[in-house]
Order: sequence, then C-alpha cells, then structure tokens
Amino acid sequence: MLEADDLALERGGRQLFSAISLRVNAGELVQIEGANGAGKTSLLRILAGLSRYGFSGQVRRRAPQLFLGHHSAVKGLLTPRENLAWHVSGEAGNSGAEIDQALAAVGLYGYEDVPSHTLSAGQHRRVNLARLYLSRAPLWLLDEPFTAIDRVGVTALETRLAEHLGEGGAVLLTSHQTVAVPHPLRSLDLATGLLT
Ligand SMILES: Nc1ncnc2c1ncn2[C@@H]1O[C@H](COP(=O)(O)OP(=O)(O)OP(=O)(O)O)[C@@H](O)[C@H]1O
Repeated sequence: MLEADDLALERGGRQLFSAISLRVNAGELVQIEGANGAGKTSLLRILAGLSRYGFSGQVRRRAPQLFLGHHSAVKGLLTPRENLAWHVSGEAGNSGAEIDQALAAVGLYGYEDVPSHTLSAGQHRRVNLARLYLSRAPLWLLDEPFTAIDRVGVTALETRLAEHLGEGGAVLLTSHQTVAVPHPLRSLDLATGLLT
C-alpha cells in the first residue's frame, strides 16, 4: 500500500535520517521507532505527502490514507460531534448515527455536545481517535496515537488496529510504547534504517 525508497532528511544543518526504505503491505503494521527528536514525525509527514520539500527519496502511496497527527486537529470551540462531522464531510461522509457510535466506541458517550475545549487531554485525543471508526481509508498513518490515552483506551485502540489489519488495512505508526496486535508487526529503527 505504501513504498518508500532511500529517504533522507536534513533539518537545521543536521542529518536526521538517511537511507530509509520500506514497504507496507495489506494486513501489516509498521512501527517507526527512535529517540525524541530522531525525526519520526517528520518521516511520517513525508510518507503522508504532507512535506513536499527538504527531503530526498521517493514515496509511492497506492491506497487512500488517513493521517492522524500528533497535534490534535480538534477545534476547541466545536463539540466532538461537530468536529467529526467536519472531518468526515470531506472523506467518508458518515451519518450522524455513525458519528455517535464512533464517539461511544472511544468512551465519549455523553460528551457529544460539549465544547471540545472543556474535555481533558485524553478525551481530546479520543475525539481524534474516533476517526478510526469512521474512515474508509485502507492506509492509516498515525503519529503517537497512544499519547495521553489510559490503559483501557490503549487496549481499545489495539483492538481497533487489529480489526483494521484483519480487514486488509495497513498501519504505519510512531510510538514509544510496545503495540500488541495479533498481526505481522515490524519495526523501523530510524537510527539504523533497519526494518525488522
Ligand atoms: N519545521 C521545522 N523546522 C526546523 N526544525 C524542525 C521542524 N520540524 C521538526 N524539526 C526538528 O526536527 C527534529 C525531529 O523532529 P520530529 O518531530 O520529527 O522528531 P520525533 O522523532 O517525532 O520526536 P518525538 O519523539 O520527540 O516526538 C527535531 O529536532 C525538531 O526540532
């Protein structure tokens, strides 16, 4: 679903990474690993097509994608329901009932109509994660999806990832934590470029 060859990125006079090549196939999860500042977010944005300059190498995406950034794209003045309606209007076009089901799936039942700025950090993140229950894109690129999520939420997210992989989807994510899914899982070490 996604192929990248010989990617390299220099920022502020520093070589963040080089010689990064990878393939992500249907049913596979690839975790990008590296220290703080190693360039994981930068790489994910390049793979998503969100950074067009300043890097070398080639990226080919062969399927529609969903990109969820580390910095939440949830508007504080809008409610969770309104935020999701806005996001899906340009993508899957889900119904109001589907949006409410997605919010319930991430534990936000009862919070559908409050201004999002009144939510906790973890609840704020969950509004974003609700998009994983609405998107029809086969290729998911997720930047630190577990950040600020409690243990029950982590398990629910792993279950959702497993469902997606079981349906033939693919996931590429950055995370500092071990991800538990019963599917092929590979790690890309940014420091060495090794995919294991
Ligand atoms: N727009 C930018 N201009 C200049 N430097 C940048 C820019 N974006 C990122 N950087 C720098 O690139 C480096 C890598 O950042 P990046 O966010 O990709 O790292 P990361 O591996 O995701 O880190 P973390 O684990 O802390 O989230 C950092 O040193 C950062 O300051």
